[in-house]
Amino acid sequence: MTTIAVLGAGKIGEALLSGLLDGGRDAASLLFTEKHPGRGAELSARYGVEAVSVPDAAARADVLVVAVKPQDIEPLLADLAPSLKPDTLVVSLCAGLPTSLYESRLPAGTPVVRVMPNTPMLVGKAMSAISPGAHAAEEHLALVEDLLSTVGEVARVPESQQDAVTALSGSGPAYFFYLVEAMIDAGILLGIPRDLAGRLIIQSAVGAAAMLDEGGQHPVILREAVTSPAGTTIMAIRELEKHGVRAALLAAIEAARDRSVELGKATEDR
Ligand SMILES: NC(=O)C1=CN([C@@H]2O[C@H](COP(=O)(O)OP(=O)(O)OC[C@H]3O[C@@H](n4cnc5c(N)ncnc54)[C@H](O)[C@@H]3O)[C@@H](O)[C@H]2O)C=CC1
Ligand SMILES: O=C(O)[C@@H]1CCC=N1
Repeated sequence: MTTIAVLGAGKIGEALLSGLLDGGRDAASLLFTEKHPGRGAELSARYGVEAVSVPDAAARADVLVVAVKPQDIEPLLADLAPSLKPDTLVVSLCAGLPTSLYESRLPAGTPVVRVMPNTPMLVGKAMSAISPGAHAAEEHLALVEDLLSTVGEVARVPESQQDAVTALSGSGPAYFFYLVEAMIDAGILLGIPRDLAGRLIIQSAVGAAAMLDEGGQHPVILREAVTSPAGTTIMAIRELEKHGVRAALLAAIEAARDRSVELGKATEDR
């Protein structure tokens, strides 16, 4: 079985390890590296996956999945480059970082695949978008697709769209959590106990998500079906429009896209 090492086991690195194990992968085929020893010991105990050094991971794994913050990439690549075996596939989960950055720091010809996943990976419902670097072939894309399809859905996109994808689905879960949080607060405002408000809103979110996912109907049709003439929903929609919620979402997602571009540029400037 292919050995996979996750370099940097923070939130998304852990989500990947946990998702792969839940998807049936053997713990012996996984490795991870973690800068903080306490965190490494905690994860090894929780998942039964071995924590190793970056050079050990490079020596033993067929696929290296980079999951450090973009700001931490340079020391990691400097540590990795001397011990990387030819043909080891490098998979980047980092926002903003182009495949060309890896190609310029790692041995010539290293295949790199850029991925933007999201945290629902923890429950097997990730949305991941993948793009090949200059030396990644169909076999590399197929391998990454196979790996990530055990933890959710996978789409192939041109690398030029990865910053936009990062703003949409990479950060996307946070927007929904924010909305749920605000709606629970509205319940508190209306005098509903917090526990009950949470149940009402979370189950509404789960139900709405299932209708979007399974029904095949456009969100506009689904919203119209809830919106009765002179009823309650249209009163709420009027307030959402008045407060510019749609425009706020467009501006927010554009700002996230711009930040992803900026994170990539910061590495080019070094
Ligand atoms: N959190 C999210 O929802 C998503 C994050 N990403 C990307 O994943 C990457 C990681 O993000 P998070 O997991 O949120 O960050 P995090 O800060 O939770 O995890 C990063 C981990 O890498 C470790 N680390 C840093 N340098 C290291 C090194 N040289 N060797 C070994 N371990 C090292 C840190 O100790 C930390 O545990 C980022 O590049 C981010 O853009 C992508 C999609 C979604
Ligand atoms: O906020 C971030 O930068 C990362 C990338 C996508 C989701 N979280």
